[in-house]
Amino acid sequence: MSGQFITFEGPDGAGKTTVLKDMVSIFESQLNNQLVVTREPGGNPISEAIRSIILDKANTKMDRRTEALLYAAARRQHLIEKVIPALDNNQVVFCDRFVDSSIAYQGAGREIGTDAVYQMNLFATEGLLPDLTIYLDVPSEVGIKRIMTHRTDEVNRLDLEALDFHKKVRAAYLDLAQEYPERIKLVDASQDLEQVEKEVQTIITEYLNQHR
Ligand SMILES: Nc1ncnc2c1ncn2[C@@H]1O[C@H](COP(=O)(O)OP(=O)(O)OP(=O)(O)O)[C@@H](O)[C@H]1O
Ligand SMILES: Cc1cn([C@H]2C[C@H](O)[C@@H](COP(=O)(O)O)O2)c(=O)[nH]c1=O
Repeated sequence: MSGQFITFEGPDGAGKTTVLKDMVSIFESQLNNQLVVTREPGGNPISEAIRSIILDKANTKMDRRTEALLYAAARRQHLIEKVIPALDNNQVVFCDRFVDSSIAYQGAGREIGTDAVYQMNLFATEGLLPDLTIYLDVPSEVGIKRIMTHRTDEVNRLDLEALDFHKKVRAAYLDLAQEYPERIKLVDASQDLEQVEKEVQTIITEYLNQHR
């Protein structure tokens, strides 16, 4: 695989979707149409169908391990159909969330255990990890407030979890960022959007200059 796999992570409301959209505008011309933009769960019809089931607010009975398995199933299909072919084709992949989300949300938030969730995901990923992860860090109160006050699109089943759940998710992300400082670059997403995007752009530019 000769391409570069760059993921965007963060608690709900950190600003991933907003920042990712603006990074696409900046990098797509520089990369001469070699940029593939995608998201998890989703990115292809099968994985988008799984996404609808997982995030449906009506599915209050979903067991936490069922949830973890569905994320991993969507991930597997997305890798096979979209991410790996793009990387094999020397393209750059920008992906909204990947396995770190499962470790933080299912491992810590749902209390399945971060190692258990990582091990379960190895079956889906065969060990593939991103080359670079932008982690947008935001206090849980700020993220939730942004979602509830500003967002015009759907508020999903996980957005509706209690503050304590979101705090566990954030704590797990901070642990991951500390454990893998080479791969995971933390950006303080409670700053102005302009400053957040300036820092993200610098990190991606430096990475691509070194690896492309
Ligand atoms: N740095 C920022 N300062 C203030 N508001 C922001 C900032 N970044 C994003 N927002 C706003 O917060 C809201 C949530 O942003 P966005 O949808 O990008 O978050 P997200 O991390 O993708 O959330 P989710 O993971 O739940 O989809 C949007 O209305 C967006 O305009
Ligand atoms: C990949 C993945 C995602 N989640 C959660 C995180 C969010 O609450 C939703 C996805 O919505 P977004 O608007 O696209 O951020 O799903 C998760 O719990 N586990 C995962 O592996």
